[in-house]
Amino acid sequence: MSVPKVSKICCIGAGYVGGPTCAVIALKCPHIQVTIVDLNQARIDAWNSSDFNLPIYEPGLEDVVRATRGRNLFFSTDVDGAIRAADLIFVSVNTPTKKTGIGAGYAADLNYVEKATRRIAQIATSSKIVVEKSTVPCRTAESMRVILEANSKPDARFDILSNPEFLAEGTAISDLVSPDRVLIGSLQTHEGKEACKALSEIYANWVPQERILTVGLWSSELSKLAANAMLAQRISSINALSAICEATGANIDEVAHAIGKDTRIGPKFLKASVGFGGSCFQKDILNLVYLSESLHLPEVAAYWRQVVEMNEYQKRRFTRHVVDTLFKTITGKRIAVLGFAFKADTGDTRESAAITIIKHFMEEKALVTIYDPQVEHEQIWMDLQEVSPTFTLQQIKRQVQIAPCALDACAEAEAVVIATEWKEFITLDWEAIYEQMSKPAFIFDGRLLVDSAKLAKIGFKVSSIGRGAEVTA
Ligand SMILES: NC(=O)c1ccc[n+]([C@@H]2O[C@H](COP(=O)([O-])OP(=O)(O)OC[C@H]3O[C@@H](n4cnc5c(N)ncnc54)[C@H](O)[C@@H]3O)[C@@H](O)[C@H]2O)c1
Ligand SMILES: O=c1ccn([C@@H]2O[C@H](COP(=O)(O)OP(=O)(O)O[C@H]3O[C@H](CO)[C@@H](O)[C@H](O)[C@H]3O)[C@@H](O)[C@H]2O)c(=O)[nH]1
Repeated sequence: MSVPKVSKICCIGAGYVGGPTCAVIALKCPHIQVTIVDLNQARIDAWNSSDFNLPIYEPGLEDVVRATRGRNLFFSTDVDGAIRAADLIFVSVNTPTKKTGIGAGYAADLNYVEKATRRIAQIATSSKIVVEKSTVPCRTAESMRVILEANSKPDARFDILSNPEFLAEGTAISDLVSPDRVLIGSLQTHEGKEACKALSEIYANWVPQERILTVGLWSSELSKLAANAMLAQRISSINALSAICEATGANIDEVAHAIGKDTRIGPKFLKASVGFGGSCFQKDILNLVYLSESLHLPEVAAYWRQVVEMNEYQKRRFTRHVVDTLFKTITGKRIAVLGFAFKADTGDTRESAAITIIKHFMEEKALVTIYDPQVEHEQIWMDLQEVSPTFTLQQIKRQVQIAPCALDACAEAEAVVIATEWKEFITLDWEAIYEQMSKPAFIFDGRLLVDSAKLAKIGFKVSSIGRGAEVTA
C-alpha cells in the first residue's frame, strides 16, 4: 500500500480547535478541500455569516476565514455528506470532564468522540484516515479502532492517527501557522506509517520537517495530557511561591525573573496569577489523575491532583485577601471586576478564575460590576447561574451588573479587581477612575498587570499577587 492521497478533509467539530485548525490547513493547502461540520446549526451559521461574525473571537482568525471560505473551506451541518466525501477526517469534538457516573469529576466524557466515530463507521463507503484531534485519555485510539472495524462496510478500511492540538487560545492563529511542533502518533504497522506520512505531508506544506514529530499512538495521546499537566504545574508552582512572597516581602516577578534566567527552567509560564483557567488545564490534569488511579498508581495521581488543588487554593486565597483588606467585610460594597474571560484575547470563559472569584464575592453579599471587552453578556449570566445554583437569575442580577466599559464598571466602587490580563486595562485613565471611586480606593491586581507604583502615586491602595505589603502613596 502506498501513501494515501488526501484531497478532501472533513473536520467533525467546529469549535475553538476544529475551526481555527482546519481554517489554517485550508489557507496553507489551497489544493485540499476542507469541510468543517458540526451538529450545532447556530455555530455553523455564525461561521458562514456574511458579516464574518464568527462564533469565536481569536486574533487573525477572521482574515484566514475571509481568504478561504467558499474557496476551499466550507462550513456545514451535513456531517454525513462530508464524511462520505473525505479522505481524511479530523475528530475535533469536545471531551469535557464527566459530571456523573463512573469517574465523575475526573474522567473525560468520551461520548461525543464515540458518537462521531460510530457515525464515520456507519456512513463511510470507502477507506479513510481518522485523526484524533480531540484531547483524549491514553489508548482511546484503540477503542475507536474497535468501533470502526466492527461497524465498517466491506470496502472501507480505517487507519487511526493521533494528532493532538497544542494551540493556546488568544494566539491560536500564530500557534498554528508557526507551531513549536506537530505531533503525529500512529500504529507502527506498514499501513499506520503510510497514514502518518499522508498527514505529515499536509503539515509539510508550511511546517518545517524537523518540527513534525512522528511517534507511537499511545505516546502521542499521553504527550498531550503531559504537556498540559507540565504547563499547569509551572503556574501552580509559581502561585505557591507567590503566597510565600506575600508573607515575606519578596516579589514574585523578581523571583520568576531570577529563576527563569536558568536556561534549564526558562522564562515562560512563570506569571503568577489569580489562578489558571480555560477548558483544558483542569480537565486534562483530572483526566491524568483518573488515568493514574485506573492504573493503580495512587502516588502519581496525588502528585498531579495537587496542581489543581493549588489552583483552587490560589483563587480562595485571593478572595480572602480582598475581604480581609476591605476591613473584613464586603457586604453591600461595590466591587468592579475587570475581565471575565479566562485569559486575554479570547471571549472564552470556560473555567475562568473570574467566575469563582465573583461567586465568592456574591456569597459575601458584595455588589459586583463586571466589564470584559469580549465576553458576551449572556455568557456571563449563564456562567454565574451555573456556578451558583442556589441563586436565581433574578437574585444574581440584584447583586451583579455588567458595564459597557471599564470606567463605568469602576464608578463609585470601593475596590477594583483585575481578573484578566487584557492590555487595555494597563492604559485606562486611572486618574479619572480614582476620582469616581469611594475612598480609600483599592486595586487588587490578580494578573500583575498594572504599574502599582504609578497607581499608588495617584492615591490607590494597590495589592498585587505575590508582592509583599500593599503599595501606597
Ligand atoms: N480549546 C482549546 O484551546 C483546545 C486546544 C487544544 C485541544 N483542545 C481539545 O480539542 C477538543 C475540542 O475542543 P474545543 O474547545 O474545540 O471544543 P468546542 O466545544 O468548542 O467544540 C466542539 C464542537 O464539537 C461539536 N460536536 C460534538 N459532537 C459532535 C458530533 N457527533 N458531530 C458533529 N459535531 C459535534 C460540538 O457541537 C462543538 O461545536 C477537546 O478535546 C479539547 O480538549 C482544545
Ligand atoms: O504564566 C502563566 C501563563 C498562563 N496563565 C493562565 O493559564 C491559563 C491557560 O493559559 P494558556 O495556556 O495560555 O491558554 P490555553 O488556551 O488554555 O492553552 C493551554 O491549553 C490548550 C488546550 O489543551 C493547549 O493546547 C495549550 O498548549 C495550552 O497552553 C490562563 O488562565 C492564563 O491566564 C497564568 O496564570 N500564568
